[in-house]
Amino acid sequence: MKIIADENMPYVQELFAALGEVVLVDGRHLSPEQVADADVLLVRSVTAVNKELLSENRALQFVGTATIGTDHIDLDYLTERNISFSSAPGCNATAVGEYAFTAMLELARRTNSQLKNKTVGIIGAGNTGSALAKCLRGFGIKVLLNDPLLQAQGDSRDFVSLDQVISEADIISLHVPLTKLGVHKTWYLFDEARLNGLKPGAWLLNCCRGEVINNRALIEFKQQREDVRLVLDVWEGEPSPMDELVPLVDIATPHIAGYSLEGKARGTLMLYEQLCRTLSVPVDKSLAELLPSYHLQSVSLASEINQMQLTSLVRSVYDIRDDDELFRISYSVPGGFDQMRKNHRHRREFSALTLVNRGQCDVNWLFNIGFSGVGQ
Ligand SMILES: NC(=O)C1=CN([C@@H]2O[C@H](COP(=O)(O)OP(=O)(O)OC[C@H]3O[C@@H](n4cnc5c(N)ncnc54)[C@H](O)[C@@H]3O)[C@@H](O)[C@H]2O)C=CC1
Ligand SMILES: O=C(O)C(=O)[C@H](O)COP(=O)(O)O
Repeated sequence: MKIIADENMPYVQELFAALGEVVLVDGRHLSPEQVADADVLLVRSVTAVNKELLSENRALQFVGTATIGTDHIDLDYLTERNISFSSAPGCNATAVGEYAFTAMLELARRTNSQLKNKTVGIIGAGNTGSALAKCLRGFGIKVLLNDPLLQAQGDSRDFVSLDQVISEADIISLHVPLTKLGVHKTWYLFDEARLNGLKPGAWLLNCCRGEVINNRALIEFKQQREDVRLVLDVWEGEPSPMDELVPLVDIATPHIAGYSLEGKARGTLMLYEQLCRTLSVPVDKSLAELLPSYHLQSVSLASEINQMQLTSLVRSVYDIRDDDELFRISYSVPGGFDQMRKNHRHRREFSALTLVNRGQCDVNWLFNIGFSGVGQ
C-alpha cells in the first residue's frame, strides 16, 4: 500500500509505516503525478484535494487531513469517487484556545490592563471556541458566546447575537469554519460594517481562517482606528499576507495557533485510527507512547499568583513573542511563511506543566485553565 503524506505531519512514520510504504511530500506543491499511484493520501490544510489533484489516480481508498478545518477538501468529489475520508475534529482545539488566551495575556501586559475587567465574545462555540472559553472562565473572565447553528440545535449554553457581541465585547475571538454558502456563511463575516461596529479600544483575534475577515477592509479600518488591537494567526491569501496589514497587527503569527506538539500528534493519530478502522486492522499505538516528556518537570507555587505571574507561567510553556518577532522578519521573504510553519518549534500545551502547591493558596483555577497539578 502506498501512503503519500505531508512532510509536516509529526509521527507519520511511527504510526503508518506498519501499514504501507510512506512517502513524504511538500503538501503546498503537490501535483497530480505525485499522487497518481497513492492508495492513501494524508494532507494538511495547505493541499487542495479535488478533481484536479486526483485526476491521474484510480487507486485512492482513503484521504485524511490532520486538521480541524476541511475547506481545502472537495468532499462531494470524494463521495462521488467512493473514497473514504477523515479529518481530525478537535485535535488541536486546546492549542488554539491556549494560543488565544496567551495572546490576550500578552496584550493585557502591553496595554497595562486587567483581563478580569473585560468581556470576551467568542464567535463559534465549537471545539476551539470552547477551549478558549475554558481558559477564560478558569481565570474568571466574562464570556459571551455566539453560535446560531449550535443554538438552533438546542445546545444548552447561553448564546447571544453577533450584534450583541460586537456592541458589548471588549475582546472578540473568531472560531468559525470558513463557509461560502448559506445564511450563516462566514466568508467576510467581519466586513467593513461589522468592523466599524467594534467598541472603542476593542481587541480582535482571528485564529480560524483569514477570509473570515475582509483583510482589505481591515487595513482601511485600522488606519482610522489606532485604538483597536489586532491578533492575527491567519491571513487572507496565505502564504502571502497583505504587506500593508502586517505593521498594523499587534501580534502576528503564521497560522500556527494549532501547532502544539500534542495537537499535531493527535491529528496524525486520529487519521491512523480511522485508517485502521477502514482497513479493519487493530489500533495498537497511542498518544502517550509518542510524546516526549516535558523539559520542565514541575513548578512550585508558594502563594497566590497575579495576572503578570500567570503571564510568566504561560510564557514558560509558550512564548508567543518569539513567533511574532520571527514573523515580522520572515513573512515577506519568498517561502518565508511556509518555512516558519515547517520549522516551527513545537510548543507544548499547558497540561505538560505540573504545578505543585507548596503553600495554602488556591491554585484550582490554574488547573481549570489547563495546567496539571499534583493531587489534582
Ligand atoms: N489557526 C489554526 O491553526 C487553526 C484553525 N482552525 C480553524 O478553526 C475553525 C474552527 O475550529 P473548531 O472550533 O474546532 O470547529 P468546530 O466545528 O468544532 O466549531 C465551529 C463552530 O462554529 C460555528 N459556526 C459556523 N458558522 C458560524 C457563524 N456564522 N457564526 C457563529 N458560529 C458559527 C459552528 O456551529 C460550530 O459550532 C476550523 O474550521 C479551522 O478552519 C482550527 C484549528 C487550528
Ligand atoms: O486544523 C486546522 O484546521 C488548521 O488550521 C491547522 O492547524 C493548520 O495546520 P496545517 O494543516 O496548515 O499544517
